[in-house]
Amino acid sequence: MTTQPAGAHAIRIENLRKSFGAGAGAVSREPHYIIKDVNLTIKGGEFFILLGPSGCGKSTLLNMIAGFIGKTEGRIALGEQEIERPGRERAMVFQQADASLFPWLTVRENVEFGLRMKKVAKAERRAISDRYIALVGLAGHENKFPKELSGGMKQRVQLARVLANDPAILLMDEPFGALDAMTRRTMQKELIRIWRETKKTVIFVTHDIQEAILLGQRIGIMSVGPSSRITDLYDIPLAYPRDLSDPNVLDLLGTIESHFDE
Ligand SMILES: Nc1ncnc2c1ncn2[C@@H]1O[C@H](COP(=O)(O)OP(=O)(O)OP(=O)(O)O)[C@@H](O)[C@H]1O
Repeated sequence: MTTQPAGAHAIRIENLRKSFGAGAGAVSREPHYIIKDVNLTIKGGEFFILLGPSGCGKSTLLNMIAGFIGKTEGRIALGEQEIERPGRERAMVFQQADASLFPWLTVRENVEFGLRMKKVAKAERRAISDRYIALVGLAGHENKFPKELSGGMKQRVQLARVLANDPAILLMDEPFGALDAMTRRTMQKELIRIWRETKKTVIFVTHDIQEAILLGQRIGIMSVGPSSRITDLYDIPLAYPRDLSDPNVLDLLGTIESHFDE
């Protein structure tokens, strides 16, 4: 249960640059920047989408916010605190649930893993895992192993495990990219329901414009790399749940699609 009030966890990104390997920090010539001069503030509790073409640096930016990789120049701060490394208040949900679940543990044991590491007492662990397993719609599947689950169910387990650790910020890197279209749609709806119930900040990476509009309160568009930056921000003031048959959704879809045609 998140104890921080909404707004306590604004993420402020200032003049952020990232280059990998040779050339980083070179004096005589400009380094090869993957990301260059990203400036962005994401409000606490916001559902923010990072949208951009493949290879533009969305995952790189998300990984820097996670603290998994370092920045080359600039600043990323969470509240007043500069992000230098991973922290418990930030959790990543990956595209491949298989890579993050332990195959030898049941659904419940996977969900309770982080709590066990934190030495949370058994009864409390059970109460927390019950809550999040139910929240992601997996009640009744507690004793199954990952290999007995569909791709969508595994992604739900990953989400329940992350939520059980109660991070204020969910970093989601194309979490539904590996799912079939129907499961993906169901998971998108579930995520919106869970976000509204838990009031987390969500930063969600996708290159799917429809997904971006169905989910985001705000969309940041990254330009084609290298030297990618956020070129445009779109507010999506539409109520949830959103539907692709809604003329307002279709309007926005046209606007953002034309942005990429330019
Ligand atoms: N560790 C690394 N070393 C060198 N280059 C890297 C490294 N990680 C990423 N890159 C490069 O940075 C660029 C951006 O990659 P990134 O994975 O962030 O893009 P993306 O927008 O998330 O792409 P996709 O949508 O295809 O997942 C790519 O050119 C990639 O090759």
